[in-house]
Amino acid sequence: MESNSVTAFIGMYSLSSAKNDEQYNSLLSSCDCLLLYYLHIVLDISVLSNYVHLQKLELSNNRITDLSCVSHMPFLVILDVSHNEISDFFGFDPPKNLKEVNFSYNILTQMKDMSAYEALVKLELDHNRLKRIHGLEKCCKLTYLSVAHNTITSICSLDDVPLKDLNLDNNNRGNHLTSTEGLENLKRIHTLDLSVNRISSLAGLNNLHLLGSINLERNQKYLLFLIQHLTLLDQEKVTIEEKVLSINKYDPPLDVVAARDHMTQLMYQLMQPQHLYDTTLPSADAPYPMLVLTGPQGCGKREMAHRLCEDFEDFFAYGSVHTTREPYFGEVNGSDYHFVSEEEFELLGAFLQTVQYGGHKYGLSRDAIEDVAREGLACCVQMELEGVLSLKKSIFEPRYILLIPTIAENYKAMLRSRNLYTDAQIEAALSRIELYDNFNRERPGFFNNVIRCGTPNPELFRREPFSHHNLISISFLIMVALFIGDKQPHQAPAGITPLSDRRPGSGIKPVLPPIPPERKTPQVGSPLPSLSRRHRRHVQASTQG
Ligand SMILES: Nc1ncnc2c1ncn2[C@@H]1O[C@H](COP(=O)(O)OP(=O)(O)OP(=O)(O)O)[C@@H](O)[C@H]1O
Repeated sequence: MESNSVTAFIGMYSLSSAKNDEQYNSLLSSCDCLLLYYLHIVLDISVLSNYVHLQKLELSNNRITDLSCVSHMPFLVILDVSHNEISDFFGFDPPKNLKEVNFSYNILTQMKDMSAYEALVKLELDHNRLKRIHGLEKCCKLTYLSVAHNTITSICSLDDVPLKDLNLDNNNRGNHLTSTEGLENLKRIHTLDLSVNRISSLAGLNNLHLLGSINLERNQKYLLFLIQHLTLLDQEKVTIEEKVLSINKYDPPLDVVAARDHMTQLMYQLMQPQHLYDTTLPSADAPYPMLVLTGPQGCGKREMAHRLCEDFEDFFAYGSVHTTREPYFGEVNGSDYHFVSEEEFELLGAFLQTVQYGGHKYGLSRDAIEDVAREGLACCVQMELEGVLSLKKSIFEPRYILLIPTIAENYKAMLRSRNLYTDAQIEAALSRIELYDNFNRERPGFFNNVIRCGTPNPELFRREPFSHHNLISISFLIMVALFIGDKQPHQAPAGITPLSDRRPGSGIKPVLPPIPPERKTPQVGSPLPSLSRRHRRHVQASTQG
């Protein structure tokens, strides 16, 4: 069916009033083209189900989430739903003649089998979160496909698709497109955009005889990263700066990661309305007391932090971090983490520090610490090394305790027994033992204390990660670190000043804020009475003084 010239441009017209407006409704139901741009509202477009004659529907720049009304538009040829909030890939029954679809700038994560959409000629999927290209094998008319700015790592079943133009620009965000595997049989391809990826081999592309244009811009940086001893590239001298840039891009040192994170958080803070914080403001004589447990994933620091907050509930409370990962079985929202979506995480803006770990985001907010401080308690958090590095740049001056597994095999067995991690994740966690070890050796004083967790028997460790005995000694170390002050476990070699000593206000004994009278004192028979008493005496002395 060819499009005639009846077009409605609604602009700011509200669709909810269209539901009750008969005149308007009859006009719309007879038109074949509808443009609804830039309403920027959460749009319920179910009313469009009545407009069965539509051939062209443009709904870009709204906040649409549901496209099921398209199922009622059998004549639709062109659909533009770019810049919306759609997560369901082609979430409607296929209009028989649907030729052009633009899904760019949405939140698609997965493609699906597209055999029912045989008429498709052009498909735009830029700026989504797709990881795989698949499901297109029956699209025997598809000549244009654009999947730029996603996180594509694999391309399947394009062999029978008559693509002429394929855009895979910038699939280098988190995941990486490293080869041209899956493109070898695109016999009709004319133009291929592979810029800003990590392509290191073009194997198979030499058989694509119609390929006239290929864009490999900004893959060189990856080549420099892969072959760091290169001195000439494309007949040009490779400079040291280029090499450093390539390393900072593809395998940045942790300091660089932390510096970037800190800079980003500062920028966010400047852009956000300023809060006035009263309880954790830095003060010359008594910085807000805070404890950070760090170490590789699953080393037990989270259990340790929770145990510590339970057993010393008059002194510590756990600072819950925000994360985009799904909760594990039994995890409690608001206690273990604040579990939020990617969008919510972005909307929160400024954190004290953030980290990307295992494909998920984690961020410690100032509010999380303030919530604890307002109760008159010291805040206890746990995090990976990147977080520590970033936090060290903030105005806070926590004490840092490193928990490090000593027997790699046992640690590995323990991670396995959790049934939560893939082999790759376990290997990544294992490789970080060395990272932490090196850090501790090379930067004396970086951690205030180091606790080596033996994990002699993984089964036992799983059941009771911190035995009474362990807890006493660990807690004692922590108390020493927090309240006896800056005694370093290692003496810095001559000429090297521990980093923490250079921080403003360091060298001063931190004290806990006074305990509110309504909070109960530790019960008789609590696991560590002597430590609690010692602690209380210290707090009393310091508050009286
Ligand atoms: N704000 C943060 N900054 C840095 N690292 C963080 C932050 N929050 C959490 N992490 C770390 O990210 C890693 C992954 O967190 P996750 O909660 O998924 O770990 P886990 O599998 O439950 O193991 P663990 O027992 O170490 O918590 C952990 O090592 C955790 O300490």
